[in-house]
Amino acid sequence: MQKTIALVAHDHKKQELIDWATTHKALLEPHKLVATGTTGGLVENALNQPVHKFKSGPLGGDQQIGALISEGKLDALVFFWDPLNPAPHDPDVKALLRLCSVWNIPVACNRASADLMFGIQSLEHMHYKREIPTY
Ligand SMILES: O=C(CO)COP(=O)(O)O
Repeated sequence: MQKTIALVAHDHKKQELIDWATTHKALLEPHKLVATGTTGGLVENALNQPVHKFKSGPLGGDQQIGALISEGKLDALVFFWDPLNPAPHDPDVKALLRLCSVWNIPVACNRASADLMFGIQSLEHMHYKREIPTY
């Protein structure tokens, strides 16, 4: 059954999200994809699949995705947020993550969680390298 999945990444995490989405293109293909503006453009190009693009995060895109959640129109969020740099719209980011908790929306904030969420990996079998971020 087709689900609506939101994909969002902060600037230092965009390449990681694109890599993940490209690797799992076949899994994403049956679903409706939505995203914040810049992330959406990149995902659309990488997957050659239409992505509904909301505004860029700092201009309200996170809040638009939050509104989808409160309307019962979002099934999952993959949000590779940047834990090492402050964002000017940090309150919006927090609000989006908060709504995922309020409405019991699955949310993956890193690649390992996204792999678990989409059934790509099981907890039992996963052996991820713990890498030191390079940015
Ligand atoms: O800032 C973001 C999420 O908080 C992402 O926005 P962009 O996809 O427009 O870069």
